[in-house]
Amino acid sequence: EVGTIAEAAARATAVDVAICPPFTLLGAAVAAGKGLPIGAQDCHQSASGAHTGCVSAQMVAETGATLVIVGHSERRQDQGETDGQVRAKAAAAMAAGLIAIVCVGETEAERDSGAAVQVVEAQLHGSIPLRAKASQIVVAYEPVWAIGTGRTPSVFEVTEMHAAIRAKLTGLLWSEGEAVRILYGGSVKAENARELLRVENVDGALVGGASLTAAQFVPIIEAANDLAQSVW
Ligand SMILES: O=C[C@H](O)COP(=O)(O)O
Repeated sequence: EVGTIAEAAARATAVDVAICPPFTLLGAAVAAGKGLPIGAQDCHQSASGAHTGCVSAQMVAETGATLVIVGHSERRQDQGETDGQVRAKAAAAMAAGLIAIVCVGETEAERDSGAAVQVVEAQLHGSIPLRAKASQIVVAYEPVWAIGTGRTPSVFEVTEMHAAIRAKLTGLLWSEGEAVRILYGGSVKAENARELLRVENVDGALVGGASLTAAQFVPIIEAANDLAQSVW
C-alpha cells in the first residue's frame, strides 16, 4: 500500500503527503515510500534516559522518519497525557529535527456545552512549544466525537474552530502562527474531503481509517491536489 500511495503522492505535486504508521512499521514504510515522508504516532517527551518500552524522538528520526504525531486524543484519553506532556513531546520532536503534528480537539460533551473553542484554545496554549517555527509544527484539529464515527462537524463549525486556532497560534507564535499548517481530522473520506479542505484555514487533513488502504486514500490525495491546483 505504501508504494502505491507514494506513487500517487508523487503525481500530486500541489500537496504534501505523509504516512504515519505504528512504530513497528516505520523502517519498512521508509523503505517502501522511496522518499514519501513517514511519521510516527507518538514519541517520548525526554530526549534520553531510562524509559523502557518508550521510543524517543531521536529513535524515530533514526528510522528515517521525519514527522511525529503528538497529543492524539487517544493518547490523551488512554495514557492520560496532559498538555504539558504534549508540549514536551513536541519540543523533543523539534529538537530531533522532526516535524511535530500537535493534535487538539474537544469531546462531544464539551461541544454540547458550548465550550469547544475554549477547550481547544486552552489545549493549544498548553501544548504548543513557544518559539516553534511554522516549519517545525503542524496543528491537527480532531474533534474526539468525529474520530472513527463517520460524523463530521458542519462547515460552519470547522470554519469557526479553524479561525479560532489560527488566531490563537498567531497570538502564541506571532507571524509564525500565520504560517503553521492546520489540518482537520475526524472521519475524512473521499466523499467529504473537498468540502472540508475548502474551508478557510484548513490546510490539509489528518486521515485515519480512510488512510489504511490505497484504494480509499489515493482519491483523498487527488481531491486535495485538485483543490490546491485550483487555488493556486
Ligand atoms: O489519526 C487520525 C484520526 O484520529 C482520524 O481518524 P478517522 O479518520 O478514522 O476518523
